Amino acid sequence: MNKLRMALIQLKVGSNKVLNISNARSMVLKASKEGANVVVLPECFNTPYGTAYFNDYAEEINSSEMGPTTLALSKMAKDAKVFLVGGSIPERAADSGQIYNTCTIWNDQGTLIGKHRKMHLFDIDVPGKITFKESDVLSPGNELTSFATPWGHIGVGICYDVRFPELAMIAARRGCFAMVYPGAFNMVTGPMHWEALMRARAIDNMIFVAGCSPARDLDFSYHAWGHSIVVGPKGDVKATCEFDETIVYADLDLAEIKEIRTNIPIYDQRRFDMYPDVSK
Ligand SMILES: O=C(O)CCC(=O)C(=O)O
Repeated sequence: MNKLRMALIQLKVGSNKVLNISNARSMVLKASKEGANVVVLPECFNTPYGTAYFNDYAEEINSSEMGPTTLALSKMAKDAKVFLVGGSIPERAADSGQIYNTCTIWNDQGTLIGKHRKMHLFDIDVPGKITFKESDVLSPGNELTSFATPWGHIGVGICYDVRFPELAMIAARRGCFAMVYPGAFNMVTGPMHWEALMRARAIDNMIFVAGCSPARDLDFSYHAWGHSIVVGPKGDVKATCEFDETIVYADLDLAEIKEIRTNIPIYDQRRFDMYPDVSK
């Protein structure tokens, strides 16, 4: 169990929710036929990305009212027999009615094994270029997330969460071999930081890191950067793509983690005595 194939579905997402779900299903099944063990969908894969859409597309997840996207994710993981990091969808909390940007994670039996609510909301203002304020409609999650697979544990963050290195560091120190980020960077911060952040988190922690974006669609106001990517524990780009709809495959050999941690042993050289405020 030292090797696995990961597939990132760079899905073209439109305004038709039913179509978004059925396209996701076709591509997950296709990835499974190509031998993928862990499949990842992008951030907000059932809705166009934008605060104006989230309320209309929101669904409940952990309740008897489980919505159609969540039910479909369970079925696609089971039918494809893959571990599925189900991108994210706007989640309406059954108790409070608050909306979260939430990733559900499914095992190959279609059982829900994890749920990550985006912890850091994307509130930025780059004058003249991009202003976005998720907190107008979304609430932040308050939990770190990882899940078990036969290959080991994988940590999960959503998009803007990748800018906060603590998530990946804590996951790695708890033994995760990878961090996976469904994300939808844009045409301003995408070229500036997307690949660099993925590589930074990989190099910091000597783990695999994956970022899965939607495809770019110029019919909508938010233009995703695309460039879904898998980075190895040495910081090397294992696989990536441009901005059209596609599936990115990467074969991960977990022995690479041990190799780089042996060769460049920062992992055991940390001076926690000098920075006690950093989580161990
Ligand atoms: O961090 C960025 O530049 C983009 C983040 C983003 O698009 C998101 O969190 O959805």
